[in-house]
Amino acid sequence: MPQLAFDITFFAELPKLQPTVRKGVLEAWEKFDRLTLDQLFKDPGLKLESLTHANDKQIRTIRIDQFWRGVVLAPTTGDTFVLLRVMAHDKAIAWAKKQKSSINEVTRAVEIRDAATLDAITPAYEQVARTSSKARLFAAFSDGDLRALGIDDETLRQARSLVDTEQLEIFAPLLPQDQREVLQYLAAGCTVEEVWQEIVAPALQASVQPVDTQDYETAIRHTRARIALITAPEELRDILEKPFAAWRIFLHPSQRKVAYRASYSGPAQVTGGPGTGKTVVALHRVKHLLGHLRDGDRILLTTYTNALVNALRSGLESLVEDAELRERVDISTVDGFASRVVAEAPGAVALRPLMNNEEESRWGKAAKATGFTGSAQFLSQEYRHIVLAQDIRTLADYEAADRRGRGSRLTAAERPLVWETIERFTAGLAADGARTWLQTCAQAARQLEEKGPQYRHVVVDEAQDLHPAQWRLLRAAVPARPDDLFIAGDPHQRIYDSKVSLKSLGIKVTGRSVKLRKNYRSTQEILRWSTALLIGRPIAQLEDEGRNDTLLGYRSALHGDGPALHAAATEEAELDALVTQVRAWTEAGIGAGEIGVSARFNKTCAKAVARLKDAGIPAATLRAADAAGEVTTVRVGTMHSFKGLEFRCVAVIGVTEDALPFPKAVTPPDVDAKQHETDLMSERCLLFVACTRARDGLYVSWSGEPSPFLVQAGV
Ligand SMILES: Nc1ncnc2c1ncn2[C@@H]1O[C@H](COP(=O)(O)OP(=O)(O)OP(=O)(O)O)[C@@H](O)[C@H]1O
Repeated sequence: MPQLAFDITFFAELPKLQPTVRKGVLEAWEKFDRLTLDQLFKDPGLKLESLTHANDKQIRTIRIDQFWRGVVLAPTTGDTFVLLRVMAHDKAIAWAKKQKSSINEVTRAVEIRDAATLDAITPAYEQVARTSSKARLFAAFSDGDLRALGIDDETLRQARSLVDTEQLEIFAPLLPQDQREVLQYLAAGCTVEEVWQEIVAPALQASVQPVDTQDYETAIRHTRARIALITAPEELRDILEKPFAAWRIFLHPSQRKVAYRASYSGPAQVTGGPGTGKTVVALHRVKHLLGHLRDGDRILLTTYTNALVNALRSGLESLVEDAELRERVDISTVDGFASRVVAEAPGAVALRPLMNNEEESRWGKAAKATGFTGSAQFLSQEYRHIVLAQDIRTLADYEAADRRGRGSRLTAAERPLVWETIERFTAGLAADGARTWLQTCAQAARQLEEKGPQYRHVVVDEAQDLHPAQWRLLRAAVPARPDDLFIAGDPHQRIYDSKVSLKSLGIKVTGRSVKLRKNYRSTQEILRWSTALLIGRPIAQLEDEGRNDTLLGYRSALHGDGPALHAAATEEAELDALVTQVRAWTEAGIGAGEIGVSARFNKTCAKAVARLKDAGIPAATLRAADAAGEVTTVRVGTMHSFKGLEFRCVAVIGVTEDALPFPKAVTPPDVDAKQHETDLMSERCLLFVACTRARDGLYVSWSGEPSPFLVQAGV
């Protein structure tokens, strides 16, 4: 029976295709499903045509509608076809003629390359390389090493003609996919062993040697990272209606390896820069764990903010169809989980969570009562980073506490007074029926430590910002057994001041840690620009704070425009410019619901919402839009609330010198020098997080003087 499979490049372009064209794709698929091979080739409506002067007679086109054509890999043997791209008629024919298919002898996957363009440009690069004073880009790697990684003779010749990464970027979109990836990783500084481990090995399956490079039927089925076989029309309809849901079907080998590994002997970790699919992997891991759950066992899927909880919930709904199975997963913020545990305790008294702005005055009052002359900020941080972090409950424990992480000196003689002040603060809270979120987490952790765990597995997303009290809670929520904790996070996106490492918490992930490097969200141009905000800044690992993480090899295969920057004279003019930008996006066909606007402060967000609405553009704050289930308005939110989200286009506004870093969010060096550095870094990461939410379009604006972070990044 013939079958039409789909290549990932088709999915990447799907959001840009009109509904009528998508319908045409569905109809074409149905024909492949219905007709015999002979009928397919003769069908006058489908026009499964070969092309004259084609580089590969296996590449053909089909008719989608009057103006659109699909480019199809139509192997001469077997009856599985692959839809590679859908393009306007002339473009499709021109593109199709240049492509050539092959089967990678190492990864056994089908690859497509733009053979015509590669043939045309390579001699010129060879010529330049011969006279260049630069060493060849891949001089450090032998032909044997490159071949072992799946580089074939043609690609080898092309790779040998390159002298720098800029040239590789020009070649990259033309190269066969697996080979392109190998070369990009090597060029980024990865070793042959690393590339083998991360790209080649996960793609391999136990299969017979040697590879039959003519057996496309087998190779297509083997190319699971890029080619999807769809068996039912409902499945395809669902995919066509949810154009951003390719992640449900395709997983990069490195993602699949970590998500579907049968079992981990202990806690496992996945890290990677923004948009590398950590959340996707966490969701697939939940799916895997659900498939092996024993009766009565449950899973906790947890993250940082309510907006992310919503995103996880809808992600899991798309991935796991069986509602009964989904019922076995509790999805909640860590704080929400803590509140539930505390509320469920016998005799629990409902306490109200303390507002952020209340805390400072309460510390002030406690200090006045005890005569402590230090700042409220010092006390609040001491409570958070020492007392709650180390679960200190007595003066004796506090006197013995390790304060090495703090940059403020405190003599032994001063500790009793600080402790007395802290006790005053907590007693005041108790008397008023109030609590802080972290206190709740600490209490919930204690309760679970006594009562015993509630879950068989805990899966954590956005792990980089969790406080030790929250980690203690999660640790206590699940027994220490294989597959207990699965942790996804990115230290480059730490935007709160809980700089802890898993090692210091006794959560050992050594040997069970994988780093993802391929960004699926943003264009390479947006990525390169955003990453410059962090370049040269040491970022402590999630696993071990004594070691730094890097974004080595981090890149995107998507291309587009770089960010648009706008300097305005006044805030009013900046808001006008925002309206112009958002209007330009909507006029270009981008739905209002695909646009996000982010600012450092709530008040700037409120102004942006009002101004957009005045201009007739539907807009709402993130919270209001989420509460109303509204998906057709521009969503406006603080940079903190944008964590983990993504939009097709993002405007980051108010990036001025007094907003980023925001002085009030940065501890003065004389209060605590170490905290000062950590806070500055968090502010820098905050801008990085906001900018990396964008898929296709990023716009950054400020009024007056720009943020020093922009200036330092060379903007
Ligand atoms: N294998 C894949 N194929 C296609 N799309 C993918 C794949 N993996 C991830 N994506 C897409 O990339 C985008 C980013 O994924 P995801 O949100 O999981 O990344 P992340 O690493 O958690 O990002 P961040 O740290 O910035 O929150 C999403 O749109 C997701 O659908």
